[in-house]
Amino acid sequence: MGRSLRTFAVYTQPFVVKNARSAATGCPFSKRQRSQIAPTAELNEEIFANAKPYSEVPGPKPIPILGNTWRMVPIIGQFDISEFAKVTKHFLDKYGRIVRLGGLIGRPDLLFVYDADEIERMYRREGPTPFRPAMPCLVKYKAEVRKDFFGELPGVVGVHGEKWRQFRSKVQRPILQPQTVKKYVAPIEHVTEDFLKYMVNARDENGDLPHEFDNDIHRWSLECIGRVALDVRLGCLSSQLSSNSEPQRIIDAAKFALRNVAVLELKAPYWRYIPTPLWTKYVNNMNFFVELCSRYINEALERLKTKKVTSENDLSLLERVLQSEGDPKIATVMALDLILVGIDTISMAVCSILYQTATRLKQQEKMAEEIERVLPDPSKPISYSDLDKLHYTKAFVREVFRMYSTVIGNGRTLQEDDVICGYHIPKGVQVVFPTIVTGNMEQFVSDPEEFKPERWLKSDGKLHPFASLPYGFGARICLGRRFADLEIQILLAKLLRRYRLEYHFEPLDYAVTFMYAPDGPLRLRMIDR
Ligand code: HEM
Repeated sequence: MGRSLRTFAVYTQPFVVKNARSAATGCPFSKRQRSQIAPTAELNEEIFANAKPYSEVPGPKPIPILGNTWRMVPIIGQFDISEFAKVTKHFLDKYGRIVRLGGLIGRPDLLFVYDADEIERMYRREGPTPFRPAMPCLVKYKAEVRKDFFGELPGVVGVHGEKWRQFRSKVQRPILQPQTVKKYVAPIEHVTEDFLKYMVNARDENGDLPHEFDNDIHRWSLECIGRVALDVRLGCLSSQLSSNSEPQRIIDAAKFALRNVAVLELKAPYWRYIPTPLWTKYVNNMNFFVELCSRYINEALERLKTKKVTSENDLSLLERVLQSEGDPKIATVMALDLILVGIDTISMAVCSILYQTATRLKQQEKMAEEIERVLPDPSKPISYSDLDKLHYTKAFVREVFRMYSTVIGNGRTLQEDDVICGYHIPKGVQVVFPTIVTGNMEQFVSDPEEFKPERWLKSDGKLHPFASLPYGFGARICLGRRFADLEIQILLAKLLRRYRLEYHFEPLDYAVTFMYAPDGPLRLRMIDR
């Protein structure tokens, strides 16, 4: 494999999973019990005939009337949303490699699958329109509350079937083409330079960054996404942002949208039937985003009318979409989707990556040496090919994602009956792939408790390609992943080229708000090298 990154594709240690026990089925990973079905094999009648019934899938038993929803309600329930990552691990320990959580009010059963072979098989067999059961509240907002605006082109997030496929096919090429992403190296570098200037000024006399540094990371990521999706510098990094300034309102709105999805979805979802105060706030919040994106896209359209364009290469991502589709609504909805999922995900990932960098000094020095080798002159602009050479730095990030998966899991709603881990699972069930657990299971990763970026550079040891997939897989894979990687790499390269990060406070636990990230003030110390 040489030095390039292996290409497939918590400082608490709660998710190291050794020889997970199966209460109901004996050792779940004995050779005999691992998936007998090849990843791309068609299921035949015999396989269905030999499968055990769905009712026998182990899992917590629903209690009459309340179902299993009570387990998700903070305080009275057994499981707190912020503990969701621990709950998924608990399910594996208690019930084994497949767990059914049924009886949830207002939603289909959840089926947790902790077997990377089975996960691979499901991903590889999914049809042209995979169904990711995400954000029913966003679905309701797009399909019902603002049907007037979204109509037949509602975007990709919270959209399924043919409408999803049509929209994705319109925007996927420009967004994922390396040629497009390359054009954003300099703009993201400029944003990041401004962020570093801000950090340098914000340090106290010890070099410690402010308590609310996670908010500052949100400002950086918003500035990046504004540059990519709206073609503007939003001004989020200016030193004095008042609480009602537009950039701060955008940051607050993005945080609100993502954080409350888990609450709206996992607690009893009364908002489906009556407009609860939280739901009304959610709708107003989304309206704010729609108005914001429409305004900036109209401005971009006006600029494009007078821009001299000789080739496609002169166009930004947004201008390419505006020009090729001829419909500003598509660009607006694309921008909205990118912003909705592209701020908190990357901000939380960066909080986690910087915290791990600051607490793992040996590995930090290896990254710094590599960055210095590739960028001997720190004042020279970074190029795309420089970033290509940061093998160890990329492997460090990959290892953070494996051990502390920012997105705790992915999922698919079954569109036809399937046989999973020997059980007949009916169509409509929501299958959860708990990446946060599977990436830390001994059955799939050698020495999972060791933080070892090198595992991504050498091919020795076990590393199941489907155990840790930070960006998902297949036709629905993360649309922003190339931009996310670019932003993270540029930030690490600029930061570690000049500064050392340290952390001198109580160790932080990880918790789930919507993403999985260090819980508490991220007081990093930033020392000149
Ligand atoms: C480190 C940061 C990020 C992580 C870990 C992440 C992870 C994910 C995952 C797991 C999915 C589901 C994929 C699947 O179903 O197979 C997803 C979807 C998506 N992501 Fe990301 N993401 C990140 C950053 C971003 C950014 C920065 C953007 C926007 C610029 C973005 C835009 C999207 C969109 C639009 C989708 C929906 C794709 C679809 O359903 O067709 N993501 N992401």
